[in-house]
Amino acid sequence: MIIDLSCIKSDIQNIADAIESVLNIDVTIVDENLIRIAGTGKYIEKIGEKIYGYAFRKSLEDKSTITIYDPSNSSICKECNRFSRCNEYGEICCPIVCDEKAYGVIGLIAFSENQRAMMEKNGEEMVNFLNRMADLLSGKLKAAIKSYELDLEKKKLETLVDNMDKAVVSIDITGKIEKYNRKFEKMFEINSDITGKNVFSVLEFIKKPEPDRMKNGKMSSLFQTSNGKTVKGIYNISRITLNGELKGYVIDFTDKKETIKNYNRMNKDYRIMIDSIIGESDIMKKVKNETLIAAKGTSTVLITGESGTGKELFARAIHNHSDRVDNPFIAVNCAAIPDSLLESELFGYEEGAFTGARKGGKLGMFEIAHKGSIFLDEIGDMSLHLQSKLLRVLQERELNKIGSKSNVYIDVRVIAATNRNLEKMVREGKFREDLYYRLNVIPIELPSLRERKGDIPLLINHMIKDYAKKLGKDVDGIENEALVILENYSWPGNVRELQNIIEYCVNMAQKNIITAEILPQNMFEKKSSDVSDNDDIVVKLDDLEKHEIMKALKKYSGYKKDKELAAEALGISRATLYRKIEKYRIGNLNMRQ
Ligand SMILES: Nc1ncnc2c1ncn2[C@@H]1O[C@H](COP(=O)(O)OP(=O)(O)OP(=O)(O)O)[C@@H](O)[C@H]1O
Repeated sequence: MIIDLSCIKSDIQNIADAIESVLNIDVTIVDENLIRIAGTGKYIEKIGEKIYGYAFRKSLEDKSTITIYDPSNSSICKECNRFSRCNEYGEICCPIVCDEKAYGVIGLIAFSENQRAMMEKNGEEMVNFLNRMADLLSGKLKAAIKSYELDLEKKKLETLVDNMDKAVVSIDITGKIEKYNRKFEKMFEINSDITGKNVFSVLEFIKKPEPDRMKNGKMSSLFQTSNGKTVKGIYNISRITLNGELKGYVIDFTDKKETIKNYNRMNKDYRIMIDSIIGESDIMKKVKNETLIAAKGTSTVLITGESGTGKELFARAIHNHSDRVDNPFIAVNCAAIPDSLLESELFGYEEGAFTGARKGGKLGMFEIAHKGSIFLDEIGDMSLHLQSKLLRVLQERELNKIGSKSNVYIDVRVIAATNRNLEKMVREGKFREDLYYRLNVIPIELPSLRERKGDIPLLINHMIKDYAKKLGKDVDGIENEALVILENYSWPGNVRELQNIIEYCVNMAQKNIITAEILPQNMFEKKSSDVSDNDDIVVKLDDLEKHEIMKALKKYSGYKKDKELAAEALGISRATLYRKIEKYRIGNLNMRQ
């Protein structure tokens, strides 16, 4: 919208009429384009026409009042190219100026000697009067500009608030609702206008009905059920004060589930699909295929594999390929949280459940993951007490929060993972057998990097590109000699270890290719054939063999395929390993597989 005199059109005509009735001379008012927008007498018919008016133009340009009582001697009239044809006897032009800009001109023209003489006689009073009228119009224009700016500001704020991610409502000091945004309507399923209603009757979870007890910036839990839909999250109250006086409050609300969903959507790493997992070896193709089939079902999945083989990656892929993709994926590392805290992290608690319990209680990960998936990483590290609680949740699909009298229904798909040998732990009484069978409905066993050496060049190429981009380095390949060394390394830390090595090499690279010299020392594993000059202690071969076997068994004792891995590391078959274990009477080893 353009702000000009047309915004105050009726005021302008009223002023023109008032001037004419006081001075008894016809009046013309033009805008900044010299279009007549108001007039009296014979000018009424000419409203809307452009006037020639040289003096009017001059008054606009110079933002000054012009008086002409003797056209034949006026320097302004002499500049006008209609000078010789002009039938005007005299003229007064007064600009309408607002904020340093001329928006138009009020003009009086004398068409007879009488009018001219009257103009000259009362010139000063007339100019004063016209200036006052121009000021009046300028004030009206200023008010119109202000009101337009306020409307624009209001519209901008409304659009901003409506497009916010948070739901907000503003209330007066008694709790009466004044304004709320679209997100608020959506979050609490408001279908009719609730302006003027009391916020405490609309939102029952805001427990304190005395608004003056509301503290600024205080976070509280929200829990509201309306039309069968439950909203959980947090809300925050801010005071509105003007000149130190409390005028009301703004309450903002965050929907926990939606926040997590948005976070998962935004974070690229968390949008893992099966095709973004690198590996073309037969064994990887088989596992990927099993993963896709598992994703389509609802049964519990148990992912096993050594550390760094991609268990979390596969868990995310299962969630992202499932019907639950639009609901939360919650990952919990059972080994990283102390047992005393893990229970409340997983299952939450009610307000007042124990001394030190948070006000408003705490939502557990299972509740947050409702309709989504929960990834219980390192499940083998969970205490027996929590194992039985988890088993109950899996069996009954209900959760009894600490301090709660009733159960909460939950619909969560459990994906568990471990690098420990759960079967062995069951035999040793360290893991509940019934829970093991509940978890192991769909087993997915991830191969170690040693078992899929063919994927190493593929992974390396991908990682080089990734780190070169991240680190801003011009590295785009690996020398064959370095590749052979990496292919022959045993990779106890699997893909994670490979990732670290490539990051190190890209950092260290002096050329645009990774060379063998920059590989870290531990890549060059010590071979038994290397004999140092000062190594002169000779050991019996049998003792040496027994020692190496014990070393290998110890190294892989935590793994599910412990014997297989130990045999592979020693370069013998599993059967030979068993024979040698018997031969050397290596004790404390479970011989059953
Ligand atoms: N096939 C793969 N393709 C690409 N990146 C991979 C692959 N497998 C693992 N990674 C990467 O290796 C790292 C370790 O993966 P992840 O955390 O999923 O392993 P994990 O088996 O869960 O490990 P841990 O048992 O130690 O928790 C991650 O950065 C992951 O992105």
